[in-house]
Amino acid sequence: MAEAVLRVARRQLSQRGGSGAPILLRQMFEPVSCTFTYLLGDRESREAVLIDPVLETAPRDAQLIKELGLRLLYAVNTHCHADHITGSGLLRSLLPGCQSVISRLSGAQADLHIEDGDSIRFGRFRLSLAVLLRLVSNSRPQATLLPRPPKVLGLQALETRASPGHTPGCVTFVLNDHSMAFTGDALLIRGCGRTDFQQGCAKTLYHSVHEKIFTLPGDCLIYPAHDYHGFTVSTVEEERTLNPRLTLSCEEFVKIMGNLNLPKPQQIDFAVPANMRCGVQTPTA
Ligand SMILES: N[C@@H](CCC(=O)N[C@@H](CCS)C(=O)NCC(=O)O)C(=O)O
Ligand SMILES: [Fe+2]
Repeated sequence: MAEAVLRVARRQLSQRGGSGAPILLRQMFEPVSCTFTYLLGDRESREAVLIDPVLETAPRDAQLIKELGLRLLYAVNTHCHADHITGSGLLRSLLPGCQSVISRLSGAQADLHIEDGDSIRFGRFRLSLAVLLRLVSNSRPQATLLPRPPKVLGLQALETRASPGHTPGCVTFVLNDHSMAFTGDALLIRGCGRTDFQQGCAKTLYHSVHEKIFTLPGDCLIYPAHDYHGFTVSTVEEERTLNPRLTLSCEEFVKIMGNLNLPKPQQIDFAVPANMRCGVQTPTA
């Protein structure tokens, strides 16, 4: 009980960075691939991070970032997408200073490769991956290299948690106060990413979700990369108790995932090769 009260108090401090200004969060939608793109910003320093931008809506996102007076540091991908071309390459051109980011295990090109345990800092905030946390710069100075996220009151961050299974390089980004998680295609609302291509593995996905996401606080908000049913957000508690696939045993889950019989994504044949090169780098028109 005391621990729960402390956690809430810490989170309130954290979300306000100790100085009164809450984190800025915008959820945008791309209707062809049903992809969500998330903009996270620090209202004081104006530094921002964009998660899972899409090529076609990158100009929209760049415009919003300019209108809000933000400076985009990173265009981050939760994985090498199969259903759309990432906007992270184009955003580097549209917003000079922005660096593209993807996990090293994805095998894809980017300015920065992250691993489980790495943190991405923007303003007073940090994004960390939940499984592989180390920021390694390919081509630029490693100014953003951070040690494992420190437990500091009044600071926010995104942690990187490796959550493989949909693809081997999938990661989940968790705000350092554990109030929100950006799960990519590992965990969808009442669903999960398919495991029948891109070296997917149902057993691996099951363990990723249970060990890296379901261990977060029940009221942690779940923001997925896609939704096909009109939902926008869930919570860890909701998915832990109501997700029709992930409430099953691992054995039952593997069986169901092996029999989804979904048509392949329409853009897969050109999206995957393009995303391995970090998408399209310059405006096409
Ligand atoms: N119809 C869409 C593709 C839909 C799809 O396959 N979505 C993937 C996530 C993107 S790689 C998925 O994992 N779906 C799981 C599910 O249960 O639907 C298109 O043609 O783009
Ligand atoms: Fe995907």
